[in-house]
Amino acid sequence: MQTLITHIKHLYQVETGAVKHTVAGADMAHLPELENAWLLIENGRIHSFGSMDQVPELRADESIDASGCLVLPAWVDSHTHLVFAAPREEEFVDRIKGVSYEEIARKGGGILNSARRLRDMDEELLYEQSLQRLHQVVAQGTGAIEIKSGYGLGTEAELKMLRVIRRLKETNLIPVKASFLAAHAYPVEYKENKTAYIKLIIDEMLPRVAGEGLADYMDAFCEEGFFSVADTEQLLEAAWKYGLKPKIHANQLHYSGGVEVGVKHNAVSVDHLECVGDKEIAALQSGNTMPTLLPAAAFFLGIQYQPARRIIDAGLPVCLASDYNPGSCPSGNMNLLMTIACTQLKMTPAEAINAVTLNGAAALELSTEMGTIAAGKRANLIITRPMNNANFIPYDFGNNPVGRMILNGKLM
Ligand SMILES: N=CN[C@@H](CCC(=O)O)C(=O)O
Ligand SMILES: [Zn+2]
Repeated sequence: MQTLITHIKHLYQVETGAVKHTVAGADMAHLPELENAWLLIENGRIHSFGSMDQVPELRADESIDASGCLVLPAWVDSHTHLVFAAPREEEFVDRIKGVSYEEIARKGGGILNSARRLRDMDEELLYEQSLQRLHQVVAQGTGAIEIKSGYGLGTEAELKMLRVIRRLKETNLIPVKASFLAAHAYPVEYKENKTAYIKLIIDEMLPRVAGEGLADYMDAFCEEGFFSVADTEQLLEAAWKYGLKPKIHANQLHYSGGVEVGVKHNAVSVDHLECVGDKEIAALQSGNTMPTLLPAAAFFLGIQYQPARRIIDAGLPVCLASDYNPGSCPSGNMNLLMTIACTQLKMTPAEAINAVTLNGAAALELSTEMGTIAAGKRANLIITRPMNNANFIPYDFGNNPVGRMILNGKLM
């Protein structure tokens, strides 16, 4: 099956030569492109591309005229909690009235609120609702996604979440990676015996999760009031023994040591990073862990933003992800996320697009598969609505830039 897209106004993120795994520092400001281009898809993969003055003469099974439109690799959202039972709009109102996210959590709301709702929820219904959310974010340009457990906080409920994620994966709509996040909060019944909860995760949950192949990564919320650096180390060491690489929540609310412990344990990414200074930047420079910023959560909670400029100016890569979850970010809209990154973190549109394409792919170990327009990569692409150039995407905030999505080479 061949699909030929012609008359593309700008084809962005084109890559020829050796596969790049990430884009870092000053290079993030550059978005390689071809003007007035064509792209050929064969059997779900990008076959070739070039300028319209050398368009191939062939009778493709399907032809798409993309006059006036841009084509980009689909967004890769490398951090979500898309499987959840119920929204938490009452906490949103409490926060407006001055109660902080941490106070809500201390009083048994927040993650524990979501855990109570999820434990009672029928698995089929949980799947149906989550699938609907997945379709919604795909329509907004997401072409690969990571989804975490972490609202189970007990063996059976964590496994239920991970089974739901596996079913989402099995739809083959887009690539899905799963992270095991039982260390998201201490359940009420373990509040006075935290060691026992860590033991439960390591001795009971991890063997089952790994044994049933339910997760790609191990996550932990390394934060004051949640899981300490020592707790996190213990969990990550155990996870490595089962072949689960770390991807952790770090430095959202405090300079918690999460970045350093993540780098030390070769985490694929450390995510959130509102609290990042010289020490954290030095740690990131010493390893290969991707700094992933979640500014839509900072926006929704009204807390300080991540120092993206400092991180990029230190020569590091930056990845952006949505953090879609019912508490701190009830939106998986990557377009709005890019607007926040541009206006609040002072990232340029090109940097933001690099952060949600190639660096997003790297944060899910999908760089050979997603994130650029390169021969052999999966044809998960965005054909935008008519627009002049990619700067318009974060500029036109609140509107969906997607005209049509192509997934696995098929026009959706
Ligand atoms: N910070 C920890 N976990 C999630 C929020 C979870 C929730 O509030 O339900 C996050 O990444 O923001
Ligand atoms: Zn999160």
